[in-house]
Amino acid sequence: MDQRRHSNHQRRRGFRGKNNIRPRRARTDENRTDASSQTGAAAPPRQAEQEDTVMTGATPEVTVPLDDAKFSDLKGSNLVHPTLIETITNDLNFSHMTPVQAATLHDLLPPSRSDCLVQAKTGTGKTLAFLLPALQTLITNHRNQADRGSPAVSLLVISPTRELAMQIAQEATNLLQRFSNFHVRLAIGGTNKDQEERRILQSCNVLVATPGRLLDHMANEDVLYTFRNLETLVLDEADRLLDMGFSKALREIVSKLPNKKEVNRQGMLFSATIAQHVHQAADLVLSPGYKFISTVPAGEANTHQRVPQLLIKVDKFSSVGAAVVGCIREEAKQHQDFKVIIFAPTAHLADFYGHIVSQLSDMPPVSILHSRISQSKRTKTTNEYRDARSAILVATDVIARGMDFPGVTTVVQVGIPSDKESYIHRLGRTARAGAEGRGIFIVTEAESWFPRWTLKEITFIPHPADVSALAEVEAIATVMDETDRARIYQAWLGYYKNHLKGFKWTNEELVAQGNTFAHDGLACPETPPIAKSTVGKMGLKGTRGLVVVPDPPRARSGRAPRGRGNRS
Ligand SMILES: Nc1ncnc2c1ncn2[C@@H]1O[C@H](COP(=O)(O)OP(=O)(O)OP(=O)(O)O)[C@@H](O)[C@H]1O
Repeated sequence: MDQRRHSNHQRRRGFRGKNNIRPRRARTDENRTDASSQTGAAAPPRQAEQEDTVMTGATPEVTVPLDDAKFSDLKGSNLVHPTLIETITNDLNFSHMTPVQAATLHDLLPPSRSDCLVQAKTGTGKTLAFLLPALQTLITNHRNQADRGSPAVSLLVISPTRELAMQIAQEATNLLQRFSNFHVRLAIGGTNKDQEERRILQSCNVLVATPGRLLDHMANEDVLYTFRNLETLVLDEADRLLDMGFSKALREIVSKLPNKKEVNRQGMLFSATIAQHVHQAADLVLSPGYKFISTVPAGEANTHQRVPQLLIKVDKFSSVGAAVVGCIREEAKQHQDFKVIIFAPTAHLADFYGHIVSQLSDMPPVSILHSRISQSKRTKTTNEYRDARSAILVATDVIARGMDFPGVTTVVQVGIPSDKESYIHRLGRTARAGAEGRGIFIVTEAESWFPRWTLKEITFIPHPADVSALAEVEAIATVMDETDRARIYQAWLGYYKNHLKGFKWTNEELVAQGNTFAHDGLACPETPPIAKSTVGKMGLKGTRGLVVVPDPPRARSGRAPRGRGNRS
């Protein structure tokens, strides 16, 4: 794996525990838990005033100090292999632990190896927080294993997206760079499965996987056998993994793994957001009595207070494109080089805004990323954007979680996100590892209930909309392919149909708004037609204002027409 790309930006800055955490409870000698007394380790220094909360279940239990813990404090402790410490301090150039790293390290490291659910703000080093103890377990136990010859996975990390899986694998590779005998492998969709399988069976100590592809591989008995001694199972972005879409696959994966107790497997769940259902579903991976460690005080908006969040309201959906252009032009006035991520609600809307911005001559390179794009192109786009000095990436939620792009100056969110968690994770693509950044949330008047109610903990800075590019946007839209515009319209309807309750709209109102967007925003001369079966699937059968046409032959034969649906 490419080591260079990862390290360059890390060297630019030292992370010194820039948390904004207020102590929830005064620390006294009675309520202080000294991690080092349990483990024999050199504990992080205790001068810190800021503290973090450790909870079992949902109840605060003890407080631990956060600031000023250094990786070099671990030298001579026998807790972390000296080579791992060398790699972190000399190769990655990290001197201080981030708050979440300091708060979890002793619980997660051997010999404690507690099962933990961990929450910390975006971009605060959760990946290293779980990799370091898990890799230490691998190193400690590898020496004692009798069957070292045949491949045995010690650490399995499951991630919701392929891009994030690749990034985690890269970070694990970086941490193991001074150990020649350990191998990090990937099991992700959209790539050559046979090749992946060969690599896993050849040698694999750390496997980073997405749920679907992992299950595919698990159908092979030989691959299944590599998990016989699985020591650590990590779910990154746990609340996403445990929500409706993935929980069935996860259940199946866990059922195929050896019994947790028999192999003494440690479970870790990490995320910046912990939705309520995670506590219930955590039982799948964590033993009863697991710890819940959070560096986000209860009731605090889980976004970084140092990130200004601007709220731009436009009167109607057809003005949104112009407002996006206005934002980027404003950004260009402020910075010579800038990196913006624009999040759109659906793949087709990302295509639309991406196309608009890419047609303007005063913009830096523009790329688009969503799940309808081939994996090889997605990987290329991610790598190019990571390395770029000045660029615009228009994307859906595929990159909302976990992706670590250095130097993102601004995250623009266009239209309401699917939920509060999505807003937080998207915003977290900027201002990472102590860097500066800002968020811009563009909504229409009709959508203004979302920041007002769903994001009520966040103090937005109202900002005027610059829609001076309306005519330019219209000119670009007018010459777009008619079929593409029809797909965007359909995607718009599909997306907002899921939010009818928030808008208090009827189906008729939804369609009326969608039609106005088609005419004024997409410059469609007529209301675009929608196939009968698609109307049915959208739950819009019989709604006034739609132009319904018979299904094309492929749809009638039972297959969905290309480009339909609402994938992100
Ligand atoms: N101790 C440290 N000192 C300096 N930089 C660090 C440290 N630990 C991690 N980083 C860097 O901070 C950045 C953010 O880390 P990471 O991607 O793990 O954040 P995260 O908390 O997982 O974010 P998200 O919630 O978005 O997934 C990365 O570039 C990482 O290399």
